[in-house]
Amino acid sequence: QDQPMVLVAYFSQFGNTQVLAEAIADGAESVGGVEIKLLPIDQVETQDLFKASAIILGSPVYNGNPAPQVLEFINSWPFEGRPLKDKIGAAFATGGGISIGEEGVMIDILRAMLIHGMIIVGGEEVEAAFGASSITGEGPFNSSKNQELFYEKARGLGKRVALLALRLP
Ligand SMILES: Cc1cc2nc3c(=O)[nH]c(=O)nc-3n(C[C@H](O)[C@H](O)[C@H](O)COP(=O)(O)O)c2cc1C
Repeated sequence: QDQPMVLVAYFSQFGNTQVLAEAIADGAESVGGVEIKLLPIDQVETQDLFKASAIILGSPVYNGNPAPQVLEFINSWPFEGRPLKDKIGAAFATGGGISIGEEGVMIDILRAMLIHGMIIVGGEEVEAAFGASSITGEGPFNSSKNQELFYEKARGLGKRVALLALRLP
């Protein structure tokens, strides 16, 4: 039997969201027995969505909202017959500043996943309850070496989703 597949999909203009996606994929990979696909949203094919047991989707914050590209991506998902129902869904986000959108963006993504009937989950730790996020431009976080805290939560999210994907019927 095929291994369950976890799709980590992201939009990233400047690379921050991609780095967080890579940490999520690392965490999922650490579980073993799960196939991981890490793709920018413009390279995701409909077959990937059908095949995935879990979809972890990430966006930068753009003026308090998900990037429009990410909303368009979700709007393009197959809906007729709700083929994504009962797949696991999780979210991640990066924002330049503290408390100016990243939590809202994760909730926006999760809300759309619920419309598709997905089973939504957050990260491993309570500090990643809505998903994994990172602050990329403000204060001490304005440097890649100070991002480890965020990467740890991202790995935890990937790991949790992969473990749950293995438990799906
Ligand atoms: C058009 C635009 C709007 C933005 N608006 C916000 C915002 O409202 N809140 C925030 O925290 N960061 C905002 N940012 C910063 C990005 O969310 C942040 O730099 C993010 O990490 C970029 O992700 P990327 O490197 O994957 O492209 C904005 C960036 C752009 C380009």
